[in-house]
Amino acid sequence: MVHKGSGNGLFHNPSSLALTSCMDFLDSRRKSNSAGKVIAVAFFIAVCIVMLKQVYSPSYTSPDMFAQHELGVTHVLVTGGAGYIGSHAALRLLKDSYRVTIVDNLSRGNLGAVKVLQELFPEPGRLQFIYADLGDAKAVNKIFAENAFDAVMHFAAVAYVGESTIEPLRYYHNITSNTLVVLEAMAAHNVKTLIYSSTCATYGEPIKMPIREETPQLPINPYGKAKKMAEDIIIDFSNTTDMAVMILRYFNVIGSDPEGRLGEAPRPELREHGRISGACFDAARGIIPGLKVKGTDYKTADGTCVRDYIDVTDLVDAHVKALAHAKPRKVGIYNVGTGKGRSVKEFVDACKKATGVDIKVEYLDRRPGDYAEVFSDPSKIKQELSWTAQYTDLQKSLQVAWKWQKSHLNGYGHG
Ligand SMILES: O=c1ccn([C@@H]2O[C@H](COP(=O)(O)OP(=O)(O)O[C@H]3OC[C@@H](O)[C@H](O)[C@H]3O)[C@@H](O)[C@H]2O)c(=O)[nH]1
Repeated sequence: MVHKGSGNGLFHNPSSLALTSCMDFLDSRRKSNSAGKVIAVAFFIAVCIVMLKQVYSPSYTSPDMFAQHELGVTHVLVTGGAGYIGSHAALRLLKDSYRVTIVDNLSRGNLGAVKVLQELFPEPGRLQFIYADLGDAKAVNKIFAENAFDAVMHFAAVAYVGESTIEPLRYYHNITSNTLVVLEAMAAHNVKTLIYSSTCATYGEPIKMPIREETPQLPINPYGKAKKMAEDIIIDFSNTTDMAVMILRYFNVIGSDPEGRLGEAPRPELREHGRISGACFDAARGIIPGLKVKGTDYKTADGTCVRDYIDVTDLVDAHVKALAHAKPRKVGIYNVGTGKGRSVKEFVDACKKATGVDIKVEYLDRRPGDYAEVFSDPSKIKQELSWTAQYTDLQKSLQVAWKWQKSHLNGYGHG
């Protein structure tokens, strides 16, 4: 089932409203015998036809409403645009004058994030939200048939390493199968530019650090495996077409919009699988008694896992640059990280300083699916896309995110 909305009209279906009012009017006229009213009925039918014509010509088809992007890319489908990274990407695209259609099944994302975007960009046709599940190929095809997308940014995915070890099939369906659906719809509707959200989890646990794009991909958890399979499918398919593909392998994403409009609002019911940033903030807010550090016996300097934390503002900048550099018949693969590894203990210290709360810490056994140390070599993306991370002060990124957390105690309300 597809529900559409643009501007402030979430789920509002104008065509059915117009039809309903026409039918009601005609029904009331039928009950009256006055001949003089025949003219009024004819007039009203004409009005109905005009209304229906309007509602069947949605505003997003107007090509003059937006400044053409210099590369001709104007209308971007953002799958998972109600989620943490997708909503930040949508905001950046809208700020850069792109037209954006968000497709999200709201299983992990938040309608509240879409509402924030709609309030910021209320002009008809700038932003369209479609509630749909990417597993529903019929619905996805309908969306592509009704819109002329220039590019797809495919963010929609479940993304918890721990959960993937418990519910692997959910991950293969949601990540791998749904990517097939997106690719097939792109092929059927001649959409040729894809920016794909991949992950450092596809590398598994390489022996040599930092991780380069040529580092062998040997994922050790279903999340990483599902993303690696999706990458392979995308590459195999793109080799048979003139598609322009960019695969971005994110490291660990943190932070939020510096202007405080968007943030990270994970589902409370998924807290047990939650990422380190969410867990630290929950502990700082007293929602959970303390932070559980999962594993202290790794072969790292302080025994806890090492990760490369990348600010979401930098990450979405990498997407915009990837879109601008995407070329037909080419697959670009890039690590998106800072190049610096930080341990969980270092992360917790930074979070204590950012929040001003002496977060209580409990040390537990390792979490299944975890690897000891990953951090990127981001030199390829610097060289080829002129991108480097700007927000590299971990404490500052966490401070920005904490500010949003404190002012959104219930997230977006999870609706
Ligand atoms: O409550 C927690 C959460 C996490 N951690 C630890 O913190 C480290 C980072 O874990 P996170 O769950 O935040 O992130 P992960 O490294 O597992 O994967 C993350 O980065 C890559 C992305 O593509 C994934 O989507 C994202 O989940 C791990 O060592 C983990 O064990 C804790 O010690 N306690």
